[in-house]
Amino acid sequence: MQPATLCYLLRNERVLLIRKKRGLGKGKFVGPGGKVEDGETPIEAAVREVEEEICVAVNDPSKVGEFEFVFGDEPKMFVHVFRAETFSGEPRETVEANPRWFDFENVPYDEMWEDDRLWMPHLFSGETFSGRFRFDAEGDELLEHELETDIDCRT
Ligand SMILES: Nc1[nH]c(=O)nc2c1ncn2[C@H]1C[C@H](O)[C@@H](COP(=O)(O)OP(=O)(O)OP(=O)(O)O)O1
Repeated sequence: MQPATLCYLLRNERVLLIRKKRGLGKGKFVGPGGKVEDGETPIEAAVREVEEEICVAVNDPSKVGEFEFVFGDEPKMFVHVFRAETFSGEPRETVEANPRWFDFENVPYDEMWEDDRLWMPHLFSGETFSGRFRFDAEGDELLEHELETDIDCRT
């Protein structure tokens, strides 16, 4: 399964999301991230993607969760989720992404992947989690989900 990352920058009860300009989930608000490339660890990929997408240097992100993303019967991605409280540089718009800060209580779930509302509260409260989310073949509707919290998170 294709490994991928999401890396959430958190500061003062706010989270940085991007409006994705291309690729899977184009037009949605998501966390910065993308596919893990050959020879990279998930943590290296997470740091690289944040730099590429919003020009921010992330310091030592911690892994907080992971999930399988399934379209129809086809496992699509295995996503490693990170959080980072220390980073430098002002988030900037790039060809890939338009960054924006949101208060935890104003996250725009209606403009995000449907699974995000299930697990992001755990990210905000500092819990770890593991999930499996099965969408229809087009990726439009969440059909089934499993979610476990308090998992042992290794990178
Ligand atoms: N259910 C889900 N909820 C969510 O919020 N983000 C998800 C998700 N399933 C996958 N993602 C994220 C993981 C990853 O960051 C992104 C998919 O990455 P892309 O295919 O856009 O990869 P890249 O940006 O690396 O694209 P390329 O430039 O084509 O390699 O979608």
